[in-house]
Amino acid sequence: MKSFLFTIMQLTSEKRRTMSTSVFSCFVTLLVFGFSSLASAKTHHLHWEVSYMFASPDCQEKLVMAINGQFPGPTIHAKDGDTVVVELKNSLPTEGVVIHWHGIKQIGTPWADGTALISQCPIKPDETFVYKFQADKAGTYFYHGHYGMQRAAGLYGLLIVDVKEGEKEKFKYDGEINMLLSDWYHQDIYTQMVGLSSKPFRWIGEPQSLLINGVGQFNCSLATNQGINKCNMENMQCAPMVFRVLPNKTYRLRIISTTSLSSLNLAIGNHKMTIVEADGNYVDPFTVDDMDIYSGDSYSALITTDQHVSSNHWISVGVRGRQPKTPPALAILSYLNNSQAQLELPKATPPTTPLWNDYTHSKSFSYKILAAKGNPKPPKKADRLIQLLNTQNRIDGFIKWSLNNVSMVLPSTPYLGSLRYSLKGAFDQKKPRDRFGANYNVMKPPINPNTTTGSNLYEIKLNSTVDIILQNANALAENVSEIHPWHLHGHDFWVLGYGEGLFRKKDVSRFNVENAPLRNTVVIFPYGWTAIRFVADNPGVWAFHCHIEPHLHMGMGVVLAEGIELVKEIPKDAISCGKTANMLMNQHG
Ligand SMILES: O=C1O[C@H]([C@@H](O)CO)C(O)=C1O
Repeated sequence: MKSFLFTIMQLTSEKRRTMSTSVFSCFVTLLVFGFSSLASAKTHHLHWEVSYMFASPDCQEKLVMAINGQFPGPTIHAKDGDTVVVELKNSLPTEGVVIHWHGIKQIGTPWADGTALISQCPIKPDETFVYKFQADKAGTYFYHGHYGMQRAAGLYGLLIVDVKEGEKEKFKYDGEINMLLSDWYHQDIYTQMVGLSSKPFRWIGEPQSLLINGVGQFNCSLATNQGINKCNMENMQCAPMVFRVLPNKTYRLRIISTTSLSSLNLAIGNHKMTIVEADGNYVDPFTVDDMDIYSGDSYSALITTDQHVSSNHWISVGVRGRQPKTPPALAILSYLNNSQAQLELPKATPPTTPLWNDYTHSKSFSYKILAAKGNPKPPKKADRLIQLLNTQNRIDGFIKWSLNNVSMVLPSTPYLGSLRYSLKGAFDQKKPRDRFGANYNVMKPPINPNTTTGSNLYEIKLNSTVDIILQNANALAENVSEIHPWHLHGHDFWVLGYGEGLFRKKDVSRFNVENAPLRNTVVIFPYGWTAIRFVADNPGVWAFHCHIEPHLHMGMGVVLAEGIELVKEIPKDAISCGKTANMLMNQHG
């Protein structure tokens, strides 16, 4: 019975993928050659339409934000140096939309970063905005909505950048497998957003399911290997993903997390993983049995298919850092020698995620991530040190997250326009602080939890080197301090180190300036700090924020502006709203 079920399930998931591919090719693939100055670089011209559709990613039907009728959205494949042009039509009935290209630096195109009210105006329903940017470095990236909590509604997909034509990767592999991980709520994002900004506060809780490439199994306990009969097999849309491999080969797994809340851990039964890339940067390879993935992270891991030629293995993904109420997501790694028609469930029990609060395990994984030999090293010293204390606070009884006691709110005019054209009335001018009170006890809830809102807009000197210490602390409740993965737009940064408790000046001497890894997302552990360094060499306005969707919505972010006077020719479409719209009208009136 089981093998029969899996025959159907597998056929269906194959069909699903084939259908997506054909939709993808219909809508998407128009390659234009010779656009760029680089002889071999190409321009990929894509036509996308964002709309809501009904789908059942985890067997329960819900509205899902889709691109060209696909969830997750189409995968973009480009080569290092190629130009990507996405003509994005907003077909949502009544709301704006933007898409952020996570990990792409947008050098010279800061208006294409896709952050609503920072780099551009939300695209209005029925309107089209053209994103045009260069895939600036080979690596594993993704894209996602960056307005309200639209990412959590399903607006995401992969962006894979290969090395230039004729160039070789640093490591050898025979095939690639992409795993886009996400978490899934049955409540819609509007109810979530209103709840988060209500009094009393309504927390979104834990997700109902975890998804692998947009597929999960709600309430079916496949993970325990006993509950298969509980699974709703009638809805074939949610059959587990089967990844087919050949024996005795090396595969590059590209693993990306776009979760709304959950931190994850991934393991594959009987297969070790050698991590070779993090966020588009090569790392000194290291081998693990399981790996942590925080929201906003991307990795490449090599696996060798050295097990029995006709074996099947569970891939399991579980929750870290929060008491899990979400069952693990499961997929199957199936060796191709298996008969296509009769796919048995793996006999072994799925690998179990380490205990959710085993932070020693998580830290040991993060600490192993170091730069590959030959990677650029950080400048030896920084010109400025910004310490950002992450606290949970209250404003008139509403719950917020703050940095140095200010919770971020975005203006109605995107900063890129208001700063470029010096429209000072367009946003709150209060300058945020580089430090917080010296006596703050990070181990205890805030003594005075009251806070204010503000722009949290940091003006950074162009080409200066900046250190940021992300300082974690106790949340509002006693003995609670959570994981926060922070993501920086427009730059990679070096991770100089992690520490426990309060960061102190003397900790600077512990910074790793020899083989600090370059990344665009990094975690702060409970009650700890993380130090990063970057060079502010990319004129534009860049968000830096916790990648947990509800936390950003509750104000957990800052904005960095650098070299704004050097930003040339912002497309009018990007800033035709708020005070910049008035300015543009007056120019032509
Ligand atoms: O931001 C959050 O709010 C809740 C809780 O702290 C208050 O209900 C939670 O778990 C978060 O991560």
